[in-house]
Amino acid sequence: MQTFQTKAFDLEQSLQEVNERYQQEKQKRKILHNSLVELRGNIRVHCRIRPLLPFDIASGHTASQDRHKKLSEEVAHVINEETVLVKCSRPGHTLVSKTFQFDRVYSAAESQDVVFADVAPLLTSLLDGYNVCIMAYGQTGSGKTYTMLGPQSEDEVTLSIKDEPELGVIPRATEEVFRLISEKPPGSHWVEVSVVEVYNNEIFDLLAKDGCGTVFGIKRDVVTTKEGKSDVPLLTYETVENAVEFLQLVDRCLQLRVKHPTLVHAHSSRSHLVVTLTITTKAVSADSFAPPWADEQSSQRRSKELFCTFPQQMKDDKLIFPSRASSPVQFQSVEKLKHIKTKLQLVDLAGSECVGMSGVTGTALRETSFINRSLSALSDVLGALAEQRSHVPYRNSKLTHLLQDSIGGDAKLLVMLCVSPCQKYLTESLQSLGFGTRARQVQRGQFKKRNPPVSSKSK
Ligand SMILES: Nc1ncnc2c1ncn2[C@@H]1O[C@H](COP(=O)(O)OP(=O)(O)OP(=O)(O)O)[C@@H](O)[C@H]1O
Repeated sequence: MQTFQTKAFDLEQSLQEVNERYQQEKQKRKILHNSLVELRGNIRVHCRIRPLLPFDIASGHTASQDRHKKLSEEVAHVINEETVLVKCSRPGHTLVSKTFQFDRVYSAAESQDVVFADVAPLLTSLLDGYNVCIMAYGQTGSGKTYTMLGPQSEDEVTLSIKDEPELGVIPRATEEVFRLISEKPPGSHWVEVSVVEVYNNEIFDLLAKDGCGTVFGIKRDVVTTKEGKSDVPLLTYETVENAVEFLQLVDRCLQLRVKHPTLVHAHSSRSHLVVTLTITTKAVSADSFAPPWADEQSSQRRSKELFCTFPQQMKDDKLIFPSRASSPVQFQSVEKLKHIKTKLQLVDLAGSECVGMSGVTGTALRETSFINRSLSALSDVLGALAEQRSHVPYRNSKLTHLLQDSIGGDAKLLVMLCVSPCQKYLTESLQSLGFGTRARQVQRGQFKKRNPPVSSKSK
């Protein structure tokens, strides 16, 4: 008995050691994988399987009990932190299991906290001088808005800091950005926000106001600048000084976002939402060279708005330089000040949709057609990038044209794939997983870092 007990004890100890070693190796592997992603300029893809929800089970048609049960069976399963397994059973076909690998896979039980924990390091990169884009992709009702914003109430769209455990990536990311900024010297960073929706292949500026200060979506266009970057002339930017101000602003815009009930999802978003935070870092330069990306959007800012909203230190700068409208290059060459801009783009795409299932007609059908076309344009762009084709068809859709710099440029791009777990949406889920797999194949070269601010030693 004693011999067995000693053996059991030894075995337990060695198991514990193996476990510890496994965790260490896993951590090392993760670090190496991240370095490889950085070197290749890969698009990171995380996949989130949402829980089975009452509307997955509720009957939308007169299917028999058995068929109904089958349709709401879970077919997408999380195997481990990097693997999804989908059991594909189609009438008349044998059961086939397909596996998909991603940089991170979340099961239905994993909280908004866990999802955000993997996003947070990208925000440190943002303040280190990299552009970052986080984009939710998936079928209608698969959890994109939940992941990006948080749960939406039945009759109104509200974002509140009070719902903290349920908050999605957008409010959490903003809080984190402001937390990181608070560790920097006061007045050295400031944040401007723009919010647009792409609806029926048109871009709407959701922060634009009329003469009476009422907010409404004004149509804007997207153009390619001389430097080959995409730009939206006359887009409204508002300066925000904390996460609460930001949430109020985005809340206002969400009221304007087009929604439409479908058979699949009662609160289906009918547009792609793009929230952009532009972080300007003030830094003293050793030389008077102004990089092309510095202040590239300055001309679009209304000088009055800038003077009213900038931190005191910036207003003092204005006193040194009589004209805020003078070109940024002039401005910088005299004082040797550099303004480094980095962009955080947060995108909640509209969901791909099978018309037969969503049962849409009329206006909603037209919307679906635009949504599906723009998502297919996005897929074509990724295909062209993955195959390193000389021509990438960004301009085939306003969505891809708008996001051109994030998708094909030097931004760190994270695609958050959202997947419904049940049999009913098998085709759409396979399509989304295929999209994610394709995105992972894109290699864009090493990410470009904007010049580090002099104040970075205070990090
Ligand atoms: N991980 C999750 N945990 C709990 N509920 C979730 C989760 N993901 C999604 N849901 C719920 O599922 C429903 C659909 O989610 P959501 O609105 O995010 O879908 P969507 O992909 O944005 O759809 P659409 O493209 O049609 O706008 C919502 O009621 C949401 O609260």
